[in-house]
Amino acid sequence: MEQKELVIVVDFGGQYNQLIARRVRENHVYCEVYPYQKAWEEIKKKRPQGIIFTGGPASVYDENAPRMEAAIFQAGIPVLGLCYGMQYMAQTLHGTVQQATAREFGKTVITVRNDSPLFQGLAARQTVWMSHRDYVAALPEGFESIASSANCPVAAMQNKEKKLYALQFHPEVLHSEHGKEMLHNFLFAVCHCTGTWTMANYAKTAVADIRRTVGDGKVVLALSGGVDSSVAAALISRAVGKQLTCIFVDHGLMRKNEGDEVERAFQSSGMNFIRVDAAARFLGKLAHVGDPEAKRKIIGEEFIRVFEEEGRKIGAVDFLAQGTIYPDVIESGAGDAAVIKSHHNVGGLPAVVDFKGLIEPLRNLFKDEVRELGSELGLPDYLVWRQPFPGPGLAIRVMGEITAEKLDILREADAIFREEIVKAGLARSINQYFAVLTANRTVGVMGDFRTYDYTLALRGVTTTDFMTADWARIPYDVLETVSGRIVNEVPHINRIVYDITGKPPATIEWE
Ligand SMILES: Nc1ncnc2c1ncn2[C@@H]1O[C@H](COP(=O)(O)OP(=O)(O)OP(=O)(O)O)[C@@H](O)[C@H]1O
Ligand SMILES: O=c1[nH]c(=O)c2[nH+]cn([C@@H]3O[C@H](COP(=O)(O)O)[C@@H](O)[C@H]3O)c2[nH]1
Ligand SMILES: NC(=O)CC[C@H](N)C(=O)O
Ligand SMILES: [Mg+2]
Repeated sequence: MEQKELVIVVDFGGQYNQLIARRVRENHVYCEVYPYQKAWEEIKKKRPQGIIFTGGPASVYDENAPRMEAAIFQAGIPVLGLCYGMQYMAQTLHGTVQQATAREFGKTVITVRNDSPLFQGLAARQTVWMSHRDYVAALPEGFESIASSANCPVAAMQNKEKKLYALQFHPEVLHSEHGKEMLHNFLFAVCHCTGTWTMANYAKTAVADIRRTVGDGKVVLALSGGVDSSVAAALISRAVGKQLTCIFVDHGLMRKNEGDEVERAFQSSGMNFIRVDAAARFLGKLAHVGDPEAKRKIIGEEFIRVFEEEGRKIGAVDFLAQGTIYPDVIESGAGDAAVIKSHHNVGGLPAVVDFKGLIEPLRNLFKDEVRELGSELGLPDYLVWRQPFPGPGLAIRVMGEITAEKLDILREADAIFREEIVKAGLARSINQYFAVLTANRTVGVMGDFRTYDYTLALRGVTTTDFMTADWARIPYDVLETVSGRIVNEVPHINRIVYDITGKPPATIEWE
């Protein structure tokens, strides 16, 4: 198998770490992010072409500041330190880091020395994004300053001979005018990458990896009919053919008609496909449970139990495959990141699982990359561009306790909303849209009678990677049609609101 070009991002807890990975991949260089505690192991094993240290909230002189093996600076691999990463490099190599009297935050003008490989071809004066209080007061031996700002004499430094570079600012943020070019320069002029990472190569490598792992064993794939697991199905089936069985769990939390649609689409696909009707057991386990994290964990566990049972029926199944992608992993609290919500397939997984191994070929990809891979594998557009639907389904769109009646109300209202968005020609420009049944009831008047019924919320967002999102500007007349139809056609809804928060500070789903 060909050795792929790799850059490893060492995560010191900064806010923009995933963005760094994306920027590297945009240059067709494959990139993985590891928490600083695990990074050295990976670096020794994989010998990447380059290493990038992220920023982070700590100060290098804090007692518990994140640190890693100093040998990293002797490994002969180029390193680019960003913000905390620069300060960490400076301190470890015996320079001095100090706290300034004031923070330097926001857009800042710097002057760069463009005889440095990092700044080659760039304007001498430019704007960058700063976010720090500590600064490098004395350079480590062998280093020179290659940029400065009014308040920061060492806004960037290099030791050309040792291929060590560092920036006090954040090139990964778009507010840094030439940040992208600096990362490009690091990858190509310093690390000598060639930028050969493409989805076609990714598919080839992944297929070979899966074949090697599975051997002549059997795999069950958790298939939802969504983008991620459909792409995973195509990939795994290309690798091991009929050794794969796809299992679709109808947990009674799907949208209107969705179960039958998924069955129809996959029954004729030529793959082994099983639909399990598990509505009663899921709803039983979820009865009287109102807490969002509790609901997610129950669903995560129940999914696995169903896969285990089906695996036993097939016999001798070694592997469970899932369409897990990068954001699922990150939001479930990988490394030192905070748990935002336990995605059922990662943070919601039970501790003991009756399979020899887990296969997650998309675990390191962002959503838009998964779509590109889907097209590469020849999946039809309607599948590749489907809006995501979370594994816990309507369970996290009925706020609080779930009942069969509330699910029915939501299913009908959601179907109308989606139908009208499609009719208005907005389906492709709004990346995810759905209805939420709130736990709120309010007073209304209908046909001269008082009503006391549920408030429905509509949500629509635009985003590419689902890590951040903006609320969609749906035209008022479309919202009016939707609102009119829902209150008229769906009993027990007498008020409709539209969610106008982005992510952050909100998340896309309400629970
Ligand atoms: N109803 C289901 N039956 C079987 N597996 C499921 C089901 N729902 C989710 N999964 C598993 O959990 C994984 C994560 O779900 P998620 O919704 O993020 O992905 P997806 O459904 O494949 O894609 P999409 O993001 O388009 O909805 C899926 O890839 C799949 O492996
Ligand atoms: O498979 C999933 N299992 C989950 O538990 C889960 N929670 C959220 N989502 C989907 O992930 C994206 C980001 O959602 P949030 O902004 O709500 O975290 C959005 O696309 C959400 O629909 C999930 N998908
Ligand atoms: N954004 C950062 O990495 C900040 C690093 C360090 N905590 C400082 O304030 O200087
Ligand atoms: Mg889904």
